[in-house]
Amino acid sequence: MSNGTGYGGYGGLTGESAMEAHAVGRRYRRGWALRDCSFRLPAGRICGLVGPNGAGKTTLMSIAANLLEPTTGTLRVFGAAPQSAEAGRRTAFLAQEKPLFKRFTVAETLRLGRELNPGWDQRAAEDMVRAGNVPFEAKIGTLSGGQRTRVAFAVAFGKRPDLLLLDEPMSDLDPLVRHELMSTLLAEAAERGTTVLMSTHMIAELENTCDYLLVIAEGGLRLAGEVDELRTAHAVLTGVHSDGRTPPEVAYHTVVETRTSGRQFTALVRPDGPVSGGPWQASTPNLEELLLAYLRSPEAPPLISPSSYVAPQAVAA
Ligand SMILES: Nc1ncnc2c1ncn2[C@@H]1O[C@H](COP(=O)(O)OP(=O)(O)OP(=O)(O)O)[C@@H](O)[C@H]1O
Repeated sequence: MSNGTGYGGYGGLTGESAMEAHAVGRRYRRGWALRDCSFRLPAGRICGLVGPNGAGKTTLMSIAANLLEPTTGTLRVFGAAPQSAEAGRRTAFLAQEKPLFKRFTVAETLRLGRELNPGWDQRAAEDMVRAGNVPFEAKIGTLSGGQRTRVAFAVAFGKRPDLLLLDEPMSDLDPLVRHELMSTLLAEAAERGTTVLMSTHMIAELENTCDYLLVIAEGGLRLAGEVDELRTAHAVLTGVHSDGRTPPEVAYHTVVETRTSGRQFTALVRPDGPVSGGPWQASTPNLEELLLAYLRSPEAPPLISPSSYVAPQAVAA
């Protein structure tokens, strides 16, 4: 199979890789948190990272942010090892726990950001704080959870990263602020070509924000690729059928999930031939249908699309 990724040439035929993982695994005392993950994330994408609790999302992002070392395999950020100065300069990580000093004021927090980051953009950081009416002289410890999140966003933005890793950063924001911060994030990312990898459980929100998708479950990669590429690789088949078994014309395809509600039978499949005609109505799943089907069926065969595929033998040094 051709991988179509131009592997080996960051900036090759299909563009630069923001992230490449080769057989990346991480084991804790209790067992594997991440297992044999191989994929590439092309630069400039807004990528949703989806998976159930404990799937390995934070573990993957922590490896990319150089907070954890993989037990197996290698991961590269723009072709560089996460522990390199270059990868550190180009990456910002916003974790669930916002690591801000409680006794610092907002202004002092931004000053620290400026001192630590050579490419710091004070104006971008200040604008983000101002948009939320957060006082610059307030101590971090006196801010609400949402205000603290905004300051953490400001620090991440001020760094002007090429890769922004967001680990469910918005879970403590009210819906309006969430919407506003997401719009700012997308506008900035589009303007600057920033790659964003964002873990979230808010599946409905992904439809309007992400153009790329990584799905992990039980430490393994289940889906990877462009959202449109993944959607059009699947079909939802619906029809009247009630004997509880999967009909042979459906089982002919790669079946991800089947559901029966009364006499209504629905299957999400990866077509291995034509799906139109016959008794089944076929449609392309929306992102939410696709994600829910994979999350409910961890035993379904994974799909790593060509844009995300890395050859197994191409293990980086
Ligand atoms: N420091 C640790 N020591 C031991 N096990 C850990 C540690 N950190 C994570 N794990 C385990 O690794 C697995 C993956 O955890 P991880 O935090 O990466 O999942 P996640 O997908 O981010 O989950 P969530 O959606 O709940 O945030 C889980 O089973 C978790 O219990």
